[in-house]
Amino acid sequence: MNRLWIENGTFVTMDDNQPLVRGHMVVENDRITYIGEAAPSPAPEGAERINGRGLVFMPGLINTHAHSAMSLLRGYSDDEALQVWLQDKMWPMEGKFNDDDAHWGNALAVIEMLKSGTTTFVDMYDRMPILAKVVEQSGMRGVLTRGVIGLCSPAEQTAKLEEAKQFAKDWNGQANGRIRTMLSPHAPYTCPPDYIERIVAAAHELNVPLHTHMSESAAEVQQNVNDYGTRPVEHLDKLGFFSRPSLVAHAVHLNDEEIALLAERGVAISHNPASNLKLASGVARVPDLLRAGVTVSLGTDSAASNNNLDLFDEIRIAALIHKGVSGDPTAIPAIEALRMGTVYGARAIWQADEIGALKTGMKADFIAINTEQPHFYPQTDIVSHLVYSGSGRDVQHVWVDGRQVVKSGVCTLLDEEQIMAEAQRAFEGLLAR
Ligand SMILES: CSC[C@H]1O[C@@H](n2cnc3c(O)ncnc32)[C@H](O)[C@@H]1O
Ligand SMILES: [Zn+2]
Repeated sequence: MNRLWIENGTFVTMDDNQPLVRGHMVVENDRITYIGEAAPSPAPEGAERINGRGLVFMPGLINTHAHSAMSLLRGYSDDEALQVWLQDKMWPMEGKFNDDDAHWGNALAVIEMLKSGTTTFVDMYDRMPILAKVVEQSGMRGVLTRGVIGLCSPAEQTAKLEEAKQFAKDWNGQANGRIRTMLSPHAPYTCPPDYIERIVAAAHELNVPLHTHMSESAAEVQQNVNDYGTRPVEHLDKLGFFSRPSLVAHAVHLNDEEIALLAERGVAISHNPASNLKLASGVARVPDLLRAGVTVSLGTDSAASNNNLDLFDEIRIAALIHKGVSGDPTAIPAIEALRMGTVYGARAIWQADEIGALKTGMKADFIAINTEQPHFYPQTDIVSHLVYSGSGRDVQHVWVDGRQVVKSGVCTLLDEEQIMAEAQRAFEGLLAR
């Protein structure tokens, strides 16, 4: 039995029953077995003891929309609108990717996420077994899905879907349960209706959730109306998409009826504010979605449209931007933004009983923030400081499933220097190809 005893720490638990604990936490193997103000009694025998003074502990962050391999394309195309960025810049470069590129791009993303406090992420891309192996090695938790684009021949569509199904079957529950899988049509504008129906049927057959990009730009909504006579939400609903547990990325352009329908269907939304701002897509109606009872979590999208994978940035932008657009300073309070990065993230991937909060019985996925720094003084409201002053650079230690994966800012299971050097080499190779 592996035991860990954190003494004299400050714990922002995200558990409404005891939101702030100044005291102790005990982890046994992969689970939290005690959290409270008093020292655990009896003292956990043989435990590794960590002095928590000067550290704030909180649940690991949950990034609900990413494309890890695209970290290789960070800074390759900035200041473009979504469709130009995607069709003229990303797709031609992605067409040149080989397995080696995907491996180093994925590894680069994984170390960036871990070091900035993300312990679980959702990823949609191709060559997914390569990412799954990196996740397995890194100790991280992931919900992985081979995204499919249906703008190709029927034979190619079938081949992609078969590959996506095989991946979903092979990897669900792997890495000691840290990996889960989904199926995902890339978007309604890249997948013909009959293809989406086949993917929905496959999700029923395999009993896995669905993920997609939806209503990201105004142009996309208009194109959907032109092509199919309906807006994307109704379109996907008619195709049966929301009959499965679904997580939808973006959902920037929604009307009141669509918000009501998403709430009724229990659809979760991954809000990706930095990517939406950078691609000039707009600002999602997050306060209205939350009021309607929709689960809203946070995603970075890729480093090619963000341009980092620091979920603290998304938390802060989410807290700020909705005040700005609504004129209401209470639109997204700090604690609500923090929930979006933790408990709501866990809900969005159907794992709220396991991760997203520090609570007895839950998985030991947590991070330690070094608060002995000028931007955390004076030490008053810690939630305010985490949201408005903090960043991923303040993360000192990270544990997933009870295992320490970042120690004093350094990944314990992956070689950061090698990954950065190989990512540089891979990018230069892509340019030369
Ligand atoms: C089918 S693999 C994933 C596919 O998604 C593309 N992508 C990355 N970011 C976005 C975005 O914000 N909207 C739409 N599509 C996006 C990526 O380039 C891959 O081709
Ligand atoms: Zn995306």
